[in-house]
Amino acid sequence: MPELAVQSQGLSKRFGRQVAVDAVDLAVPRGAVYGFLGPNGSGKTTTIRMLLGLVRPTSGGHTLLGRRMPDRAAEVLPRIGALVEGPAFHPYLSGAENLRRLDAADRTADPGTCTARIGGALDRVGLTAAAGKRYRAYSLGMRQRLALAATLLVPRDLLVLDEPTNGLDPQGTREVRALVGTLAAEGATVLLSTHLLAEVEQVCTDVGVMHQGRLVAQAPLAELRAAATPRARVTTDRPVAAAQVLRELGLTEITEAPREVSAVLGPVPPEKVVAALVHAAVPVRGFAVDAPDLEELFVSLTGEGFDVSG
Ligand SMILES: Nc1ncnc2c1ncn2[C@@H]1O[C@H](COP(=O)(O)OP(=O)(O)OP(=O)(O)O)[C@@H](O)[C@H]1O
Repeated sequence: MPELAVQSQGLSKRFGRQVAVDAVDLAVPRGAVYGFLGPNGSGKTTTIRMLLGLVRPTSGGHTLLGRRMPDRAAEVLPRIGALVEGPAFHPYLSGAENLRRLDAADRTADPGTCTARIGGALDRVGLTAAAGKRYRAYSLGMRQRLALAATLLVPRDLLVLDEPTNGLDPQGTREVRALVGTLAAEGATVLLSTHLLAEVEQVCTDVGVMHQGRLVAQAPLAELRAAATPRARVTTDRPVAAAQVLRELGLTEITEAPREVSAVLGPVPPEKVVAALVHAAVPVRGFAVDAPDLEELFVSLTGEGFDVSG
């Protein structure tokens, strides 16, 4: 198995003059839950459509599960479950009947186990009770769950989910996020696009941030969290003495200004810093801990905010 479940090089898409996706180099590690984060219109859907071979790139290329696309599409696509703008469900058939139709169209699926697999997929997305209801009577959230169930009819090595919690109520959102975690624990790699930072923080191990068609950051979440580390900021008339105290306490990246000293706190508790400053007779006029969270970090990368709700 390759180390990267998804890898692209210079993947680009133009629509006329507009560059929707601009030289994106994705690297989704095998086993990751990769949050593909970006505001609406930043190019996530177009990238995902190119990855799945639904749209032809203007330039660049990519592999899925180590196989070059689109040349090896027939071989690799059956191992991939994709949720991209819901599949065409029949309004007058029930959820279960719709899944039966989709499954029958999948040449790689075993008809002998169809009923059990459909039951299992409906159960995983919490649609068992509504399995016999007509699709047209489904709420938006139920439709989204059914689309998700359709990706789970056979085991997949890679799931590509475009905004999987869109249209779900808070309970449904929690369930889908938990399901993503379970699927990953079972060994699948998950690439999920979202405009919700909270979604990334809750379920993802890795993140790629899109901004105006470009991938402006890509890293394990833990690495980004470490970069967003809290700094202590001391306002004082004696910055040199204050800096000395911070140094002795083991704070790092100390910067001195005429009336202010700041440093990365690391594991040192803020109250210990204050006590040490007082003990060293440094006049402290102000003390603050600035903790840039992921949102601030991403805003600094993209210049715009994310919807942090959900
Ligand atoms: N078929 C198309 N023809 C012309 N322009 C398009 C087409 N598809 C996408 N675009 C444009 O490309 C840009 C990126 O769109 P895309 O849908 O990939 O963004 P997104 O990040 O997925 O946003 P959203 O969450 O709104 O889907 C947008 O400016 C969009 O208007």
